[in-house]
Amino acid sequence: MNKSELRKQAMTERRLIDPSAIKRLNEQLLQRFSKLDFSAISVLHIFLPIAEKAEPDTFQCINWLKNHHPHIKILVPKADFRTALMTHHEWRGMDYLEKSTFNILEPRSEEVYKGLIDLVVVPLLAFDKCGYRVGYGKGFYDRFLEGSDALKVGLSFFEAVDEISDVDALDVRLDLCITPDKIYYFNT
Ligand SMILES: Nc1nc2c(c(=O)[nH]1)N(C=O)[C@@H](CNc1ccc(C(=O)N[C@@H](CCC(=O)O)C(=O)O)cc1)CN2
Ligand SMILES: Nc1ncnc2c1ncn2[C@@H]1O[C@H](COP(=O)(O)OP(=O)(O)OP(=O)(O)O)[C@@H](O)[C@H]1O
Repeated sequence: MNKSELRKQAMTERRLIDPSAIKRLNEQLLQRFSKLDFSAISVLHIFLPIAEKAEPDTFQCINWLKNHHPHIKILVPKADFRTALMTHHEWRGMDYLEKSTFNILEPRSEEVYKGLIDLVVVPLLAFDKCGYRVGYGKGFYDRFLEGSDALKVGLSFFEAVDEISDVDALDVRLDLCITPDKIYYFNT
């Protein structure tokens, strides 16, 4: 299937999961996330979930990290829809968030982080067995991750599809992807 078909399919499938199932899937994702090796990670970037789109609950990952790896600096993105670029800001807690375009929660902070990032938790609608992903189609993460050495970790309620038929040279592959049932490791 191509990106556009996969986007549509994933959005429909997500809408159909009932809330109690979502809760369980999120618990499974956190359980797997917490098994990653964070010993070499100093700076971790993570998206904030768009509740209306039933994205994986990354707040639970942030809380877990704050409790178990308090030295890790956590960054969250702010998206500029005019440029399709993101800026990155240190996580300062729930009180420092506001709802922006398309119900995306974003930090209020104006202070932009420009240093190195060791690990990026990447949002997606679908991914394939090679680690290519499909997002909402604006290319935010492809631009952000172009040339980055960070470990790229996808989070998905669904398993990999066989192939994204219209992958292009600008698409950035994941290094691994966590689903409720397993972790996929890609040879990147
Ligand atoms: N939680 C989260 N934050 C993220 C992303 C993401 O996938 N998840 N993004 C990942 O890149 C960027 C935002 N990308 C987005 C792009 C479109 C829409 C959206 O709601 N679009 C509308 C209308 C589309 C249109 O009219 O063209 C929609 O789909 O209804 C949302 C986020 C940056 N932040
Ligand atoms: N590094 C880049 N520089 C310039 N344009 C890019 C880059 N990466 C992607 N694009 C463009 O962005 C558009 C959207 O790309 P694509 O459909 O792969 O988005 P996506 O991965 O679904 O979205 P997102 O990354 O926001 O989750 C395409 O027109 C693509 O050519």
